[in-house]
Amino acid sequence: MTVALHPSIDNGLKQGSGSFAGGTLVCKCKDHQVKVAVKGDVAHNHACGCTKCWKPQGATFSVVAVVPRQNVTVLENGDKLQIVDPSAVIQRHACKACGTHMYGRIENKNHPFYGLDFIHPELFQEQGSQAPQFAAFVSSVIEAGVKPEQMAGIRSRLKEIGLEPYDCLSPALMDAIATHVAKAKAA
Ligand SMILES: N[C@@H](CCC(=O)N[C@@H](CS)C(=O)NCC(=O)O)C(=O)O
Ligand SMILES: [Zn+2]
Ligand SMILES: [Zn+2]
Repeated sequence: MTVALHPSIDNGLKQGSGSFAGGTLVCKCKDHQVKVAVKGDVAHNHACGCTKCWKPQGATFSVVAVVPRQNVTVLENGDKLQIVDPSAVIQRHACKACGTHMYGRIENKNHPFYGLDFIHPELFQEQGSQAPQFAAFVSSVIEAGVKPEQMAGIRSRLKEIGLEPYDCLSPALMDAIATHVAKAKAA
């Protein structure tokens, strides 16, 4: 049986249009849905295996990307949003009714990713946003109950669909974090 990763990638990656102009993220409620507008395309879209990122029912991985925080606007039913864990680096604003994470925001101005919000592109009403580029925090799926002996199959399925698996972030993002830390130390 094929390993189930996430419904939006289990049948292969759907490439982005390359000209996605943005769209509206909609929560899973039947009515009074939370709606969030995002301007422009997402960046660094990836599958994340960590326990903190929101996943749809039955998924092993989350699919999450970043956008500039100024491009994110709550359009409707913002009163249904609450921060999942105010002590986390990424403050995930979730719908109280259905649990869907609508956007995650970093408030620490010194954080390497300050200025970027984390969103789940599968919640876009519109098609065409950037496809996932890699898989992050892959080993962390064990913390959510995956058996260590399943990991070889999970990593090979990720590679098969074109997502290189990493146990933290991709080398490009790890380099960006280290560069930020090095500059902060030198200042
Ligand atoms: N092994 C941990 C990793 C958690 C983690 O570090 N997640 C990354 C990727 S989303 C992160 O940047 N977390 C910051 C946060 O959640 O605020 C878990 O699965 O809970
Ligand atoms: Zn909802
Ligand atoms: Zn995560």
